[in-house]
Amino acid sequence: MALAFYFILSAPQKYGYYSRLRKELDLAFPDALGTLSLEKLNTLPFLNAVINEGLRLGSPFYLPRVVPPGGVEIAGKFIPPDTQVAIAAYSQQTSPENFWPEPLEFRPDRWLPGGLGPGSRTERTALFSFSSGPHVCIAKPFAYQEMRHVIARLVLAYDMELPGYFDAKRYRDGILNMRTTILQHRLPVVVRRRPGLSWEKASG
Ligand code: HEM
Repeated sequence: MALAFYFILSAPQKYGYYSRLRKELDLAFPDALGTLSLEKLNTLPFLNAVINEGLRLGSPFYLPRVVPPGGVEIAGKFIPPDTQVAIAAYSQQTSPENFWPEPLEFRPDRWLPGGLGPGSRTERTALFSFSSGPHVCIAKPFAYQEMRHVIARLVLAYDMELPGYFDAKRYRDGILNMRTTILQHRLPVVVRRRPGLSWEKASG
């Protein structure tokens, strides 16, 4: 979620991702501090596009596996037993064959109908943040609901921006390529209560 906010807030102003997200959420939830229905959150195209795009660029890990006795054939090649193999999720998720154009850039619109325009590619099955097969993340649906809920709640209730001193390149370089996603630096965000909301009612 920190990564989703990093990408939304650090994107060039012209894309206006934060205000687009707020607009979609305002239409769906006129009472910004009221209950957020999970069913409705599920159906919001831009919110879900932002989450998928954040996962695409924000899961740089690899998941090692050991080839069992007898070996296996992978992509036409025999791999002997005891060899460590891994799927490089980040390479797959940033490959121009799977995501085009601007595969390294945060462009949530690629997940919307029509993608990034004629000739654009969004290979949904290449998104590997939760792995797949027998060891797929057991909490994948829960994690999606959690991300939808927290992002929606924060965007509805708060105005946010990155502080002037924030170094976006240093932060991005600190998203490390490890067995799991490790963020080397904290994300500092300037947060203000959104004006015009009944905060007394919310805290009471
Ligand atoms: C965005 C959030 C999350 C991501 C990207 C994620 C990703 C993953 C991945 C890639 C695996 C496979 C690991 C492997 O095969 O070596 C995994 C497994 C697992 N995850 Fe998650 N996860 C997330 C959230 C959660 C949450 C919130 C929970 C628990 C409440 C959870 C519980 C588990 C468990 C128990 C497994 C092991 C499943 C098994 O081996 O059968 N995950 N997760």
